[in-house]
Amino acid sequence: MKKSYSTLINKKNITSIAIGGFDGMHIAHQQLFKKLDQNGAIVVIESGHSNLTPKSNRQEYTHFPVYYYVLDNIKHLEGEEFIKLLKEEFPNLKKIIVGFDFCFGKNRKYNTLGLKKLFEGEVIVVDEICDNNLAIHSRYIREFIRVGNIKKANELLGKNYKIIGQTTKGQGLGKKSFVPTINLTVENFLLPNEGVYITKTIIKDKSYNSVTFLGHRVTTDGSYAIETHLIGEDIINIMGKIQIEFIDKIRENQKFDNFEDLKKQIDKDINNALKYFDK
Ligand SMILES: Cc1cc2nc3c(=O)[nH]c(=O)nc-3n(C[C@H](O)[C@H](O)[C@H](O)COP(=O)(O)O)c2cc1C
Ligand SMILES: Nc1ncnc2c1ncn2[C@@H]1O[C@H](COP(=O)(O)OP(=O)(O)OP(=O)(O)O)[C@@H](O)[C@H]1O
Repeated sequence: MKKSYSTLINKKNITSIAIGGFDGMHIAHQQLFKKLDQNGAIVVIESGHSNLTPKSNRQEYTHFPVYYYVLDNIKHLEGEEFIKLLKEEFPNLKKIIVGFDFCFGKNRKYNTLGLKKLFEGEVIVVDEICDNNLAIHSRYIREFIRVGNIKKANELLGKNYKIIGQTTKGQGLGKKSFVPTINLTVENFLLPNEGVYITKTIIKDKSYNSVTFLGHRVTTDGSYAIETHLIGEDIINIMGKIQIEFIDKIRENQKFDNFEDLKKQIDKDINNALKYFDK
């Protein structure tokens, strides 16, 4: 994981910034970052609703330092006050980069024209960026993830969608009746819908081919679980934080009449994932 530079870099050195929510750090966001100069920085206005790259998870996807500002603390500001704040924070600021729909200040009443009027330096406004006629926005990516269209979400993200979770104790059934799995609890990240996914599981910087089940274990105890099986690995006692990168959805969650049928299906899921990884 890339280190956070924001605490190491003196804000006085920053000469350009890109401003926005930047949840997901998707391919349109990356186009904005390309317009930063080498002393650029990313100013994240954190609304509290980010769930693709929640909290401080954005730094991993850029080499520019990321600075976070809580929306609730600044949304009352008039336009002039917002610009004053930016100039206080970044005294050598010369260039601001925003997208076509950027709004700021009290009641979101200032737009890109207002920004150009109020800021004395250069303002670059990027036109709406699309992918095959589909505008790229965090809200659309969330929708694709919600319905399990991981491939499309990944295309717009420009990378595999990833969640981070904490290992937890399972029912103790997997290893005995099905396959061994690592059970996870995940907070703050948007979860793909119920079903079985081809995934990569990252443990202590090592990436493993895996299949991941998310959903109510309707065949066993009925409770909601996030479980990942590392294909061809026999790793025991994994504890702590792990990451799951989603690649594609294999199938929906299903209720089986007996454990044997579920085991057969899980073996098929693993074979399907192997076909993908062997490609
Ligand atoms: C690849 C895979 C697919 C699964 N598919 C289903 C399913 O379709 N329906 C279901 O009820 N449980 C499914 N499960 C969850 C199993 O029921 C679960 O692994 C089992 O209950 C063991 O749980 P434990 O790890 O908490 O012991 C799946 C698990 C894996 C690893
Ligand atoms: N498709 C796009 N084309 C050009 N600029 C964009 C695009 N998406 C976002 N931006 C710009 O990137 C910055 C961050 O925007 P924001 O966080 O609102 O992203 P978003 O993907 O539009 O999110 P949401 O869907 O939640 O509105 C803003 O300056 C915004 O105008």
